[in-house]
Amino acid sequence: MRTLVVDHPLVAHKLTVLRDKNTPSPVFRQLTEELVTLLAYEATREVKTQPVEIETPVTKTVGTAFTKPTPLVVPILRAGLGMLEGMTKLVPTAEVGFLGMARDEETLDIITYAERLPEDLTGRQIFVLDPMLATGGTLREAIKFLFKRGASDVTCICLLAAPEGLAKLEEELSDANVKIVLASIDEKLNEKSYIVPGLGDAGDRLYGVAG
Ligand SMILES: O=P(O)(O)OC[C@H]1O[C@H](OP(=O)(O)OP(=O)(O)O)[C@H](O)[C@@H]1O
Ligand SMILES: O=c1cc[nH]c(=O)[nH]1
Ligand SMILES: [Mg+2]
Repeated sequence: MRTLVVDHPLVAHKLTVLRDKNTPSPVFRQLTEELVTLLAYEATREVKTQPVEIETPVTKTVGTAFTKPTPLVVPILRAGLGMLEGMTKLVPTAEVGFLGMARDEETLDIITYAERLPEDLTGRQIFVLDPMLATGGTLREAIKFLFKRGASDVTCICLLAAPEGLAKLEEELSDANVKIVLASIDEKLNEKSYIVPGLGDAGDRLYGVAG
């Protein structure tokens, strides 16, 4: 497993506004989208390509095209859905699958309540979207799920991670072809396993308080 923190003033500035508890939901959504586009630029650096012949108005030349099958983007509902638009803006030909997962706030167990993914993920490059990597439980379950379907190349784009959650994933996935691309590794988890300083509950800030 590899981890990449995108160190860029645009990312740092947008993240600061996102963290602010006074930032309203519409601005929060917009900034999430913008941040994902910036992170996706780095996260797609190793996307598989092949040479392709094209003709410009002047001459024939060889350019670059994505190999088939195209990348698969998997937002983890709810909060990951707020990242989808920012990702597909950059990779409009990507296919999109969905995983619905929620963390039980008392036990921290992960409940998978929805899944809409291809049965066979062999050979697919997969980009998982989830803004928060706290205990790492959700991403661990998501990656396990994808591996069971044959995936072997997974990049997770997150906004924030806690060192505890990253360490847990690293321990379990040390040899796996998994990359985590982030805007920040924060300080720690608090007693409720929220990221500190963090930005609160990403799903609630994007979509309001879940019932
Ligand atoms: O690393 P973990 O400790 O597993 O926590 C991270 C998870 O918590 C949040 O989702 P949540 O369960 O709040 O669902 P939501 O997106 O519907 O709000 C977040 O979007 C991650 O999926
Ligand atoms: O800080 C956290 C931890 C888990 N989920 C969130 O949305 N925020
Ligand atoms: Mg939530």
